[in-house]
Amino acid sequence: MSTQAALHLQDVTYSINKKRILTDISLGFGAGLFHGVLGPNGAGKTTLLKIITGQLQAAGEVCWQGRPLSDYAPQELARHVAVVNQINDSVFSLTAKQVVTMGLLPHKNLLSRYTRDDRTQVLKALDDVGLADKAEQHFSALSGGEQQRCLIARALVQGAPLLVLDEPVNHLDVYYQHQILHLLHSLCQQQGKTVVVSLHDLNLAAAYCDNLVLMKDGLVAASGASSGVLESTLLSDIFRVPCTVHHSATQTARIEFNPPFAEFQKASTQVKHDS
Ligand SMILES: Nc1ncnc2c1ncn2[C@@H]1O[C@H](COP(=O)(O)OP(=O)(O)OP(=O)(O)O)[C@@H](O)[C@H]1O
Repeated sequence: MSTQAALHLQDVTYSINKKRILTDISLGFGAGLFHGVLGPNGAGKTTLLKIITGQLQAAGEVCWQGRPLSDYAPQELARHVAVVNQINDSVFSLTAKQVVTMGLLPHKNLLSRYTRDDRTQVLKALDDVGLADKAEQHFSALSGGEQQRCLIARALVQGAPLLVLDEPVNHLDVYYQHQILHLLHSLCQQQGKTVVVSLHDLNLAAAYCDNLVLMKDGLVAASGASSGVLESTLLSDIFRVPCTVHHSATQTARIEFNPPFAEFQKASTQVKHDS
């Protein structure tokens, strides 16, 4: 674990109704790096992201820039940490531009007015996520992918040094998957932001993430530089699908899955016989 980490977890354990969800997680997330959190369904990725953003309180310690997260007042925390949760059912009766403007709230007080600079920032963020032409459209009238990009734009204008996004590209078409991950990666490189995302697409993780955390059953199975974590035997074991990782000196790793179709066939035949 890096002692230089901007975000630091020590022995983090989390249970719900006596059911253990995360066990003894100790991790460091360095500044200026793009971190991916990977793992099968139910591994604990969302729970981990909610803990590192202060949405859930766990046993153990979570420190951001050397201070426990619990020491930050809510508005102060919002200036430090921007969160994009998985899309939920909340329907905003606001336009895309108004939703993005909400990202400026942590920097305002009751008497603050929005400046020309604020408006420029909001329009730039909408443009950055490809929504410049939808600025006046109601959030509820945006497609799922557009809503997701709108919430990412809101996180961008928040200007926080730590951005945490739960499955930020799962509603996006291929173009925007790459556009958003490229944008987040450049925020790390050019502005020194710490970005943490959960992802299901291992090839996207290989292409964009500097570091990876691989989770299973509430435990960290591996963490570190992406090239080290993306290893055939480990991934085959964790995801229960045989795979081959092709490493190359000049290109990012490419993961090829070889699903055990015969096994799936046997299982579905078994279901038919049993019913
Ligand atoms: N409120 C809750 N009550 C009971 N169990 C919960 C609750 N929230 C999460 N869990 C359980 O905790 C485990 C981890 O859930 P979590 O959402 O963190 O997984 P995940 O890795 O994000 O999964 P996915 O890839 O499916 O989004 C799961 O087994 C889930 O059922």
